[in-house]
Amino acid sequence: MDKPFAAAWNGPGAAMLSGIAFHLSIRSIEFELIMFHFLSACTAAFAGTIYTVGLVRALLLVTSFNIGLFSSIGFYRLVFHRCRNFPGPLAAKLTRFYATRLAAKDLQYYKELAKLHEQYGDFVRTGPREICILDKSAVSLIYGPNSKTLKSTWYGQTGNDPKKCSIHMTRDFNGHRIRKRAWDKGFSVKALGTYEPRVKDKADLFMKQLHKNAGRPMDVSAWAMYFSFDVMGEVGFGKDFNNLISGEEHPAIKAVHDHMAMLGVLSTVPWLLNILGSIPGAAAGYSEFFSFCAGQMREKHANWDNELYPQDIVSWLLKAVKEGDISASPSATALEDDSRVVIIAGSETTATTLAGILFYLAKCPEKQEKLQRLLDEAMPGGYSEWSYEKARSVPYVDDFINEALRLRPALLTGGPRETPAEGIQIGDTYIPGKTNVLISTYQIQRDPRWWKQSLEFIPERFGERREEMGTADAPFMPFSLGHYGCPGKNLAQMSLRISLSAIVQNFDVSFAPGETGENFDNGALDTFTVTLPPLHLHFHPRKGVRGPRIPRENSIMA
Ligand code: HEM
Repeated sequence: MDKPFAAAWNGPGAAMLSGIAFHLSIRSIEFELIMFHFLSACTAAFAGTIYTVGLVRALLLVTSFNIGLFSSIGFYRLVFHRCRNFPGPLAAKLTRFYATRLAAKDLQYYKELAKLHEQYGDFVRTGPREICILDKSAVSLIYGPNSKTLKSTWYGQTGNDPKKCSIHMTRDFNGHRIRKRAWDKGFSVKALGTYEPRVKDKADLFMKQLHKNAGRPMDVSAWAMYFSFDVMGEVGFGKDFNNLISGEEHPAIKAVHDHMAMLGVLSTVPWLLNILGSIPGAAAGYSEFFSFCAGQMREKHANWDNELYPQDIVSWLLKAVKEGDISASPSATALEDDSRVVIIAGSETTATTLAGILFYLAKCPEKQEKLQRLLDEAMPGGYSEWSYEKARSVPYVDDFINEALRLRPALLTGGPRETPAEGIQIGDTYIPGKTNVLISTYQIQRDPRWWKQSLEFIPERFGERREEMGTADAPFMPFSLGHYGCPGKNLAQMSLRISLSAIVQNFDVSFAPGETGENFDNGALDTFTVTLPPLHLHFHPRKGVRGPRIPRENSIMA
């Protein structure tokens, strides 16, 4: 070897080859799991190299290593990767940061996904090992009760230790299945029976505020949030969060909302979110919310009487802990993480759906009149005759809710899942093993191939026109399905039935002057959960309807 070549070989050339060798050695492992350790080791190694050979040479070596590493990754992803034959943008095949860019563009990643499907078809490679699918038969294969898929790396964003994360972020199949039992007890028919009168109290308080502000524009995106956050305070923790009385967002949840956009964008690269969460101060907006939830849980733990029948969801989780049940959250950290899920999963989703329902009441007055007529028939004496059984006996209430959930699902994409090692076959398409797959709920529930008059609000497709509209065979998954489906579905439906029936019995709902609903309809942001633009509506008390009887302690007149 002549001297200059040897020097290059010993320095940058060797570093470049090390980069390639490193990539080949980690190819078969889930590298996200050790990304934090890797980056820490890199930083330490870089500092050590500067100390040994000086800054300039250290930079040269690091650059060479990275050129080797990233060329090898890029070449592999394009030419040899198991997903190489799926169509998609070149940049998406190379890096997840392409999805980050799309998510950050207008914070409407669901619309970007729709454009990708339009351009590339029903199977699009949206990341190096992610396929986004728009195919009816994929729904049960990916999300159904017999699906062999698991929660993907997306759920590693708060860490990968199943003993320290919430049920929602638990990727281990068995660990998740066992923990779910404690949650399911909190949503049993008997437990729901104890929640129902308290949800009704919150609905009454909501009606009182609507009466008080009758004829004035009310931003229902905000008020739906106050209602559902208060409901979750009550049935989640047995506590009054007082949003409906104050007419203001609770400071703890406001901090979360202020940072939702960042979370929505960064969750496209879960390991990055995980690392940011580990850096002190990087998740400052969340720390207030985290300590609020931890405080609620500690307070509950301290005051909770385990002799009594549990009156709220968190009590059911605590009961499992106190009894040392196998389904209990495995650590204090996991329990606190679970309390955050109660608030975010429980209130954001229900609020988004309720605001969507109110939007359709204003947009489709004839549907609103039909709902009022049917409820009036069930309760001729008006709202003073209201009971949950009577409201439930009007199937159109559920049809209305379902149609709103179809057109405006509260979670715009189904959670990403990982295919089993043997892969899955979807029609003619084979998806290789260890591939992340997901379906855009928003898009599949609006697809004209399966939904007739797909963009029109027709609640009857879930009722009397079910057969004619082919609803039974159409893909519908607002609560997801199977093992990882929403355990709070029945509670959410109860809150929505109670609030919707109460509102239309008491009020005629219309757009406030100057409000067209267009911004609300087109402007939903994909920010982890959905962030809604304001929607200003008018609530006109219906003639001859007596206002709700409000318990004194809840009276906003007090
Ligand atoms: C209209 C209201 C709601 C909708 C549309 C909804 C939808 C969903 C969806 C789609 C998932 C699956 C997420 C994923 O795959 O990552 C989910 C999970 C979950 N939901 Fe809901 N949800 C609603 C209300 C609620 C309520 C009221 C609660 C009560 C606390 C709740 C608790 C949960 C929990 C704990 C999970 C995680 C389940 C798991 O990972 O096993 N949800 N929800």
